[in-house]
Amino acid sequence: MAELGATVEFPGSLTGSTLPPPRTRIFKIIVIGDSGVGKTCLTYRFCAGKFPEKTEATIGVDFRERLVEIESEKIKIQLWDTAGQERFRKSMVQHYYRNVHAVVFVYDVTNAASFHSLPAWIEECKQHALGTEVPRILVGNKCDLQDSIQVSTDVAQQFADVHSMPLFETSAKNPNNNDNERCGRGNNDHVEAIFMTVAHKLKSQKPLVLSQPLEGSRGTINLSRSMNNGGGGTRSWGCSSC
Ligand SMILES: Nc1nc2c(ncn2[C@@H]2O[C@H](COP(=O)(O)OP(=O)(O)OP(=O)(O)O)[C@@H](O)[C@H]2O)c(=O)[nH]1
Repeated sequence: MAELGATVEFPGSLTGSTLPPPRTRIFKIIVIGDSGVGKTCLTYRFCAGKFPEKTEATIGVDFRERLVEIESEKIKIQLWDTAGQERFRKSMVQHYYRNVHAVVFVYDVTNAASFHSLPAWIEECKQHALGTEVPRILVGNKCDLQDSIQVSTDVAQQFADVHSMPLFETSAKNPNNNDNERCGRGNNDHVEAIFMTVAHKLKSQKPLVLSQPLEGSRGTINLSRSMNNGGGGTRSWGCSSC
């Protein structure tokens, strides 16, 4: 596992006209919630651009990343997909919470128990000293399963308001279902917009310490494209371009 230290390395000489390569800021975003709510699918969807054909319970943590461009700055969004099952979390949990820039809480709109677990996940963040300055968002996933909804938007919104989080309802499976009012309200790719909204929020905050030379990215996307595709959830922090 990569250790996210604050090391900055500039390979090569700094003499003469050799300039260090541009540094890329990294936004570490942890994705937490009960087992089976779709954390792996959401993170895969954002980083690989598709719904995974097959998933297995995450053991410990997986992380996926994607290089994006926001206002001409290349930023690496690193999504930490954490295990929902307690027995797969224990050994890793303290690593999740180190140098976290944002938290995405996920519940399954077809599983009320996963929604009722949210206070426990919030408490876990608190126990790991995650400050209130760390942006948090709430994502209700699987809203393509319209006939099985157990958590209403109203109830979820009340919870989000109490905890000062924006709420997004989406589907990792079918994030661009224009016929489905709950799934992104006609956005072309709601999952994309959710994570880009977080990245925008982070970029607008004070500079982050983590950085590294540009390399090994999974490909660059143009923010204007993604934002033109919709960019809004049911709530946001009021990012002007979202
Ligand atoms: N219909 C539907 N199924 C989904 C969606 N997202 C995930 N699933 C399914 O839900 C199951 C669990 O998804 P995962 O992404 O593995 O869940 P997880 O939260 O990562 O689970 P853990 O790794 O155990 O914590 C899989 O069978 C997925 O195919 C969605 O948006 N819609």
